[in-house]
Amino acid sequence: MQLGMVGLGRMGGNIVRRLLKAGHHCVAFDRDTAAREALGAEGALPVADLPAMVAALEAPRAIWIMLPAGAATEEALVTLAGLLSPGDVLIDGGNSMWKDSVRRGAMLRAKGLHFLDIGTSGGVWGLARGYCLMIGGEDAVVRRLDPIFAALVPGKEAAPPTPGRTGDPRPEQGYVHAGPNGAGHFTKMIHNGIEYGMMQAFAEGLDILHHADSPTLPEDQRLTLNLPDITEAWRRGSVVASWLLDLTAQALAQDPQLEGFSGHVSDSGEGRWTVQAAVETAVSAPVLSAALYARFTSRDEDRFSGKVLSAQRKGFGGHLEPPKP
Ligand SMILES: O=C(CO)[C@H](O)[C@H](O)COP(=O)(O)O
Repeated sequence: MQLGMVGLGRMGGNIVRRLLKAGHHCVAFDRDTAAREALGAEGALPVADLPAMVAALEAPRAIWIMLPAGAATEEALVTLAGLLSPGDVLIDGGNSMWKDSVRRGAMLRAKGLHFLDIGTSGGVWGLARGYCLMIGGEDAVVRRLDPIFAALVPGKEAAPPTPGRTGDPRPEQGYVHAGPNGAGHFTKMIHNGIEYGMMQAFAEGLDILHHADSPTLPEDQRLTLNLPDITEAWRRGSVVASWLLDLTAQALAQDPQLEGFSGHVSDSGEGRWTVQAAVETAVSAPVLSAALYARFTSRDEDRFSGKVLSAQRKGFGGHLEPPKP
């Protein structure tokens, strides 16, 4: 199939690479000439602007926007909406606020265009491991683009089968049609809220292990523990084994004191929106809320737990913390 990709950063570039590997034809645009030329050398068709992308694709077109949530995504979407023809599909694969996706779906529908909001998880590892996709939009459009999604997801072999499971086979490949517009990004928002809570749990536990030799403790109760070895052992057969733990163990193996991290942890919005959603539905979410607030607190403290969180964010998303003010 043909797909246009707008935004060739850490996620967009690798999505194009994975599609090319599966034999799809990709038209690639980024404001950075070097980024689009690099993809051109790997088999995509690089274009210099959005009108050129629209001209290079056959109708009905499908264009995937993979840009930071907010103004950049809005601008690309509005520009493309003015260039596309009825029946074409716009996809937002970024971490947009789900209410924006509800609004954008209605705005595009009024022009005869289709919209899919796709929460995309896999970060910098997606090229090799595949991407978990959480899709919002019309069923017929989701099914039309199935060859694209099937090429991007990790596939059935990525996890053992769930005993007793029946129904839609797509989730077993790593993608779910979650509902109408908004449902994809809502689902990804909650995925990220859970991610905050899991990260924080590891960070706090490791911080306690890190301080088990504290001089404030009675001498015979001080323990000097080897965190790289402990996390490595936990990866095998333990209840907390997970990809987040794999990444944590990897970071600790490379830098046992996590000296490369300040302890200041950033956030890009989804944790805040998760807490807002909990408030709007009167659902008690103390762990996810505390995990968000812990990130705010981290900006005034240099704790080991903050360094663990930063190491995890760098591990899955390639995120680098800004220098401390
Ligand atoms: O979606 C992601 C992982 O699933 C991104 O890496 C996201 O940036 C993580 O959120 P935050 O930047 O707030 O830590």
